[in-house]
Amino acid sequence: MEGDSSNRIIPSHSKGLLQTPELYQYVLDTTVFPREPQPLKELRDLTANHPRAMMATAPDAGQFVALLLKLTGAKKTIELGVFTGYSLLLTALTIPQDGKITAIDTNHEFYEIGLPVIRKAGIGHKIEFIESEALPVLDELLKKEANEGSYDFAYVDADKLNYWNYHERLMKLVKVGGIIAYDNTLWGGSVAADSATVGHKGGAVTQSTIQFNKSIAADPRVDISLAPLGDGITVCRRIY
Ligand SMILES: C[S@@+](CC[C@H](N)C(=O)[O-])C[C@H]1O[C@@H](n2cnc3c(N)ncnc32)[C@H](O)[C@@H]1O
Repeated sequence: MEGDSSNRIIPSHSKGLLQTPELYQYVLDTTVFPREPQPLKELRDLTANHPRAMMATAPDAGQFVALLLKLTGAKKTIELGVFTGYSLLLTALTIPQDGKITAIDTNHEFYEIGLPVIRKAGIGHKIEFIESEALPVLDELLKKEANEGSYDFAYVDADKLNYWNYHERLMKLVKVGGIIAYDNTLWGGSVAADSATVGHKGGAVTQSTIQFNKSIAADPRVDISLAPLGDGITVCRRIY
């Protein structure tokens, strides 16, 4: 991996949460990139020059999600916020052959960028992509009683202002003992930044993420851990 320029740290991966960029690069070089499946690397390279590349799930957070999927033996999953498909592809590569992912995004064009890699990886049959706002799809799913408690795993990476709305619905869709993972819960460190030094401290997403983090911490229905990987990823396990 050394000397491979596509694996050099780029702003889209580093959210500046670790002490130095070199330390983050170290984590990627020693632990993440050497184990990253080839299709994921291909998709990451394909996305690297996209003007919104910073939206992709960071590879270290992605590796953690894949491990969670394996630890829990997840088979039926749901993903809110697909972009070019990094987290979707890693989920599809990880769950069993007969696993299913319902993937929702308002933007089909982003998804189409990654689609050739997804197809080539031979896991397209596991994916149902729905082009829509996520909230109405979740509400629709909840109209069918059979969907309640039927998902093993949910990955949330869509519009941050709706995270709590997603949480309330996913708490019904995910089974007891199932996992909901929320990406970007440290929002570039702005959740704890000094307003004098960080101009966007008062931004709507920062404020909403601060509130979300408080609410999740106070939610007795879940076990939680906020892992400072990528841009911060909060993992919840539904208790009841
Ligand atoms: C941070 S990106 C997702 C990154 C993706 N998980 C990955 O690994 O590349 C957020 C995505 O959410 C989508 N999005 C924004 N608002 C949405 C909404 N209300 N419902 C569904 N998707 C939404 C955007 O189109 C964008 O592709």
